[in-house]
Amino acid sequence: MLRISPSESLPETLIAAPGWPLFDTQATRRIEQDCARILPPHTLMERAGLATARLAMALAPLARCIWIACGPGNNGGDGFEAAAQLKARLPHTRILVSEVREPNKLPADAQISWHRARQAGVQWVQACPEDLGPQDLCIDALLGIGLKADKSSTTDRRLLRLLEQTRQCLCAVLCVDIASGLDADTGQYPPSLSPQNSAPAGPRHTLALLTLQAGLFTGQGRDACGQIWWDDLGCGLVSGDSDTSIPKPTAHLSVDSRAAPRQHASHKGSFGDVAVLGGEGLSRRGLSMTGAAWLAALAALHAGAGRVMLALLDAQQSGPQSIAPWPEIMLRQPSAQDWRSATVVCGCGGGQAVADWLPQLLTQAPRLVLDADGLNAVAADPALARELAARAMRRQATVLTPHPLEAARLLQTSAAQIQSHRLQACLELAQKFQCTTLLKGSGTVIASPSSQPWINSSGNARLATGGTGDVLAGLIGALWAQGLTAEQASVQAAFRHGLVAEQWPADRPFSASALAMRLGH
Ligand SMILES: NC(=O)C1=CN([C@@H]2O[C@H](COP(=O)(O)OP(=O)(O)OC[C@H]3O[C@@H](n4cnc5c(N)ncnc54)[C@H](OP(=O)(O)O)[C@@H]3O)[C@@H](O)[C@H]2O)[C@@H](O)CC1
Ligand SMILES: [K+]
Repeated sequence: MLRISPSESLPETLIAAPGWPLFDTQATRRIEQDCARILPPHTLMERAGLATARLAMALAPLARCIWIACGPGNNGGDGFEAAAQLKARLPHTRILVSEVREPNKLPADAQISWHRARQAGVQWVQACPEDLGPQDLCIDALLGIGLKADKSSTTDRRLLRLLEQTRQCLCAVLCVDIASGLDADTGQYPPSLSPQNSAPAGPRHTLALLTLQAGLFTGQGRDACGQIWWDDLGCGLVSGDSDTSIPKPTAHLSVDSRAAPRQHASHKGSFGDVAVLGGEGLSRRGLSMTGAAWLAALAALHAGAGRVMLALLDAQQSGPQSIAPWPEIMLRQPSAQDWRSATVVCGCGGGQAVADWLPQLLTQAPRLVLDADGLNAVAADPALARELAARAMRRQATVLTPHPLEAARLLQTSAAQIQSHRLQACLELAQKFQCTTLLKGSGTVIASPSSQPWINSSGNARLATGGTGDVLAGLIGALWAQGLTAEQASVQAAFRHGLVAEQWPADRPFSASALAMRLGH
């Protein structure tokens, strides 16, 4: 989902990086100032405009018309600069610009680029041209990282109208730096700048400049920004981990990491035991959720765990069903399972019944993935919450896998509040319970108390179907049991889970159990 701008080659250092560094706007501003100090005046905007123009030509090689909506700040300046560059390179293409602010009120750099566009012969128009066709291109240079969410209620009517027009274009849209109106740190739109239609009309691309930001990849960011491209503007910025002159990234974007090849001299004990507890049965409340626990077990099996045990939370149901539909999965009564010796996945379809088992599991399990109703039980019972937080002091590791509503229950807030700053919410949960936490949703976030968070870069809307979360919990358990750390297992599981969904054959129906069985491919 992330590509390097056509003007750039992949910096060597990036290949060695553990993931793509993501910076917040404050750090980006600092980096921008540092780069601007050593470059001739106006160079960064010139490079930003050139990178935008190059990508525009690559995205719409047959365009007869390119319309550029330019905002009141330097994002608009990038748009004017791109217009000038495009006009010089494409003399037979109509290059049209709409602006929202008089030139003498623009920032200094943007004023220079405004004059360049004028001198280049770019045409000024009031609004999106009506004849913009599917082969043409719209460039959104209205708002960049200078967005102030608290100013949104007073946003200029003209800016709002142009913003809406960029969103309704049927042709491809190239957003400069970030989709206008999106908060680069949180991946959320302030309510008054939120799109009226949830799905954009045409294909969307975003060219991130200088740095990549978390907001492009989580929350509303993925839908808003579409295909993300990146250009470092020749500043060679890759990672702030080792270079102390570069601010630290706020997070990393996960990349594919291949599983280590298995040694020939290995046996089932080499790949760990996963024990799943969940699946309240029909007999308790007339609502069977045994499928969820089966899905977690199935995922653990296909993801390579050495042995998989499944303890269903309904003795009456699991009694007669002593042979599993998958003979490799060993059925257990919860009371017969030794919870001290396995990587435990607990909560999938756990209903109300799981709460009775949590005191024992929280005390005994050396590695515990806590999902779904296991999380709800902890949120509802302060004694269980204390027990969960105490595990870290006993050197027992835990992975929490909440979706936004479960996260909200754990933090006693609303799902909207969680979504308003997903990175922060995930970090808060990791700190509060001293656990690795994986916050599900578009742009899954993974945070641990002692390291920087990750944002998962894989996945698509196929995963928005029942049971895929149970598969993810089982997959984390399997990777953890095979020797990864809790954080590595969570990051890699989220990536693999999403990748399988991305690569799903178009002609094959998708379901959670089919997903689980494809994990080993
Ligand atoms: N960083 C880099 O390395 C480089 C950055 N570059 C580019 O600069 C961009 C950042 O430029 P920036 O700082 O001028 O901010 P930008 O996004 O244009 O917005 C500020 C304007 O928007 C307005 N405004 C704000 N909120 C609003 C709201 N809610 N509703 C309505 N209006 C609102 C605000 O209004 P004001 O406060 O002036 O009243 C101001 O006029 C960056 O994204 C990249 O494209 C490249 O050229 C070179 C390298
Ligand atoms: K923009």
